[in-house]
Amino acid sequence: MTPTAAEAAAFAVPVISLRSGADDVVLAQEIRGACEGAGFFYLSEHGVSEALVARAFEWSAKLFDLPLEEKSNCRWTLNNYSRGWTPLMEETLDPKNSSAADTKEGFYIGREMPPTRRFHGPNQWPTPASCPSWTQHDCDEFRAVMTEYWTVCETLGKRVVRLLAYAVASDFSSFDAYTKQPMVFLRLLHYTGIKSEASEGRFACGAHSDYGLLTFLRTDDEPGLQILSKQGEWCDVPPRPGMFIVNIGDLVEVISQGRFRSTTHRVLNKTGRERYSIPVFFEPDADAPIARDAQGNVITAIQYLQLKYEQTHADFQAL
Ligand SMILES: O=C(O)CCC(=O)C(=O)O
Ligand SMILES: [Fe+2]
Repeated sequence: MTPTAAEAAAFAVPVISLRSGADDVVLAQEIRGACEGAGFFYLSEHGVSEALVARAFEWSAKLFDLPLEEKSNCRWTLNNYSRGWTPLMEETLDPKNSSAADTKEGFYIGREMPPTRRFHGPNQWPTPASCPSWTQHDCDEFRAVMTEYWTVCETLGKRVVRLLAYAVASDFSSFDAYTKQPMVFLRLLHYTGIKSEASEGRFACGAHSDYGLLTFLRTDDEPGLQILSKQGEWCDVPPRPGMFIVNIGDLVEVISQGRFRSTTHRVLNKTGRERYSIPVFFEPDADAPIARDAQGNVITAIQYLQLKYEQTHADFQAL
């Protein structure tokens, strides 16, 4: 069904500016409008330096350029915290509708911490021993850039999550109890030049919704991201210079009792060119109760994440 002009306008992806001096209540209302519509918005004047974003993309490309054997030495299955390299076509985000796995490889970076439990532990940083093509200086640079990028995104996430809390519950602190030590995952992504064919179930990244609270995405200049409208139309979300593309995850749909949408999205390669993107997934604390199963048992954020990884990652080892 073709959407009416009003429906299309309601589903447009708005720009929200974290301009200095803006009233937080006004910003939260803008976010509420976006979440009731597309579930996606562009974020401008976010305070993250473009020079840092550029360096993160530069080092991401260098990482994926490493020989296969060296990337394999950083494979995420070598630890229990989901840190490190996920090989090409290891993930299938839309198993029901895909005939092949997603045409991308990735590298997960999370909070740097002692090993305590699933998803919680040290990162798997490349070293000259695991990646002999890199000098110690290269390894130090990669780690420094990614650590800084992760840190500024966590800070940005904490700010936006409070605005989102107001948008959902008219109380800036209503998510505080869920976000004391949020599970924040930065993921470097490299899409191959293999063209997608949606009618044949071949995707760069299959249709899915994100799992947690908020995703902060930067991409290179290649298009490809699409979101599914309420009328079932796929709408392009092109990159806009200097802005994050932000969307809400499943947890927010649950908390808002369906008022806010964790919008389905996918990536199609229509150009035959490679593409790089960096999503940062701002998930709540591991033990945040996020839903109930059919028997009424509480499902925690870490259980939900684990379930989703089991369904989509071929290499994920369920414990
Ligand atoms: O690469 C993109 O543009 C989007 C990736 C994405 O949706 C995801 O990794 O969850
Ligand atoms: Fe996503």
